[in-house]
Amino acid sequence: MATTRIDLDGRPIKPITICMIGAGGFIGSHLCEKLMSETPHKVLALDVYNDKIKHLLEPDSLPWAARIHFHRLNIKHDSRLEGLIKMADLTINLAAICTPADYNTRPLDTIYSNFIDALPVVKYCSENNKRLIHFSTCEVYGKTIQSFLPKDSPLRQDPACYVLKEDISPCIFGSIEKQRWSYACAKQLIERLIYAEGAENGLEFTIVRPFNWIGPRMDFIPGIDGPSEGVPRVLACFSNNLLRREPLKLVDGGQSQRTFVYIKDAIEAVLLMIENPDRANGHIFNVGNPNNEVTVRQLAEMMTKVYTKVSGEAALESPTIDVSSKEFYGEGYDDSDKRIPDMSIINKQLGWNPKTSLWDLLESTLTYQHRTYAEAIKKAMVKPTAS
Ligand SMILES: NC(=O)c1ccc[n+]([C@@H]2O[C@H](COP(=O)([O-])OP(=O)(O)OC[C@H]3O[C@@H](n4cnc5c(N)ncnc54)[C@H](O)[C@@H]3O)[C@@H](O)[C@H]2O)c1
Ligand SMILES: O=c1ccn([C@@H]2O[C@H](COP(=O)(O)OP(=O)(O)O[C@H]3OC[C@@H](O)[C@H](O)[C@H]3O)[C@@H](O)[C@H]2O)c(=O)[nH]1
Repeated sequence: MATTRIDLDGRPIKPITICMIGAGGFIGSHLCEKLMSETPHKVLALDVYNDKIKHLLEPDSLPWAARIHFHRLNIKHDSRLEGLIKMADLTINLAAICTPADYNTRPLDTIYSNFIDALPVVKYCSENNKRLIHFSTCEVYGKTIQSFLPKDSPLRQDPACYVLKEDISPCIFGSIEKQRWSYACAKQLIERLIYAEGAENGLEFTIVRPFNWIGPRMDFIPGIDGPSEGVPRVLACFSNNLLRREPLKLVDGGQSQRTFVYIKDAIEAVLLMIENPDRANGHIFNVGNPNNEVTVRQLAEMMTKVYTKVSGEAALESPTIDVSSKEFYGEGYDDSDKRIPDMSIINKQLGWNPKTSLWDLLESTLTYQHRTYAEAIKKAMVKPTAS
């Protein structure tokens, strides 16, 4: 790194050490990649797995080998955690159970993972005066006000009823029986705790609310690099269906809306937070792409078209199939109806804007999925009949 990096206020950026918890996951792997290839910062990478960052850890001859160290540990029960936080200037906490299929079927694990297990991290940062960037979620907004309005209400057109704004929008969850909201509720409470640590004890914090970040290495392909009965997030579910030439399953008609942002755009935002503490501390940031909104049905249609382009295989005659949420996720599932992030706070503080269109991000992601999994899936699919 020959040239000195400059922050948004024109000051040179000092190299720091980052304790990254959950570094082996989807977001962690991209963040480690960025930090190693473009910055002089050091990373203490903590996770139970390291498959997604193996390419950054081996061989020893990699140019950044001395700047990244992997520590295999479970933060639920490992006395090394406080020492590692103390060794670093900044802690980034990404560790969580964050797949919707778990929220209503493993609500205890979900609540423990997203609230209880994060408590010591917040406490150690606060007690040792260490800065914390904590990953929350857009799910803390829950459902929109719009979803409760009568179909013919003119208020439905008012952005205040559906655009989600960090300092104004309420958090609207379903009833307790709708265990889907166990995740969002645990994330909301840890956000409140971090905010209170800031207010009462001076903790320097930034809270990130990702809005459906997607790209290569997200989750797993069932039966290939994850459990065959597992249900990952929608990008991996639909990729799996396309790779296996099965119809894409639309839960409750695929009417829910999402905005998707390319992981590489989103990582730029996180790097700005890391390197501009004066502008990021004390803030909660939406990080998403309001221009990439689709219904899940439209996402399925677009992924089908893109996959035909990148694989050269014609689409199925009936590319999608409807399934009920009860059948797909089980009892207690519920959904966010619509998620458009307001971008004014991140724009003002960090000058960040997403760049990549949904078509382009799907094209690069599905090219990766095809290259990585097509052969393995073909082999796995012929096995049962061959034996
Ligand atoms: N990807 C998104 O669009 C998105 C959206 C909203 C919120 N988030 C949040 O961002 C964070 C990272 O998400 P991701 O998409 O990279 O998920 P991920 O599941 O790929 O990564 C999480 C990582 O944390 C690790 N982990 C979990 N519990 C741990 C423990 N007890 N000890 C050590 N490691 C542990 C996992 O092994 C995994 O590698 C999560 O907090 C999630 O809630 C992500
Ligand atoms: O095969 C599928 C999978 C999913 N879906 C639907 O696609 C939509 C998106 O589902 P995802 O699995 O990506 O998850 P969600 O967007 O609901 O939640 C996610 O959002 C933010 C993060 O906190 C978490 O990563 C996760 O909770 C949902 O409406 C879901 O019902 C399908 O229609 N078919």
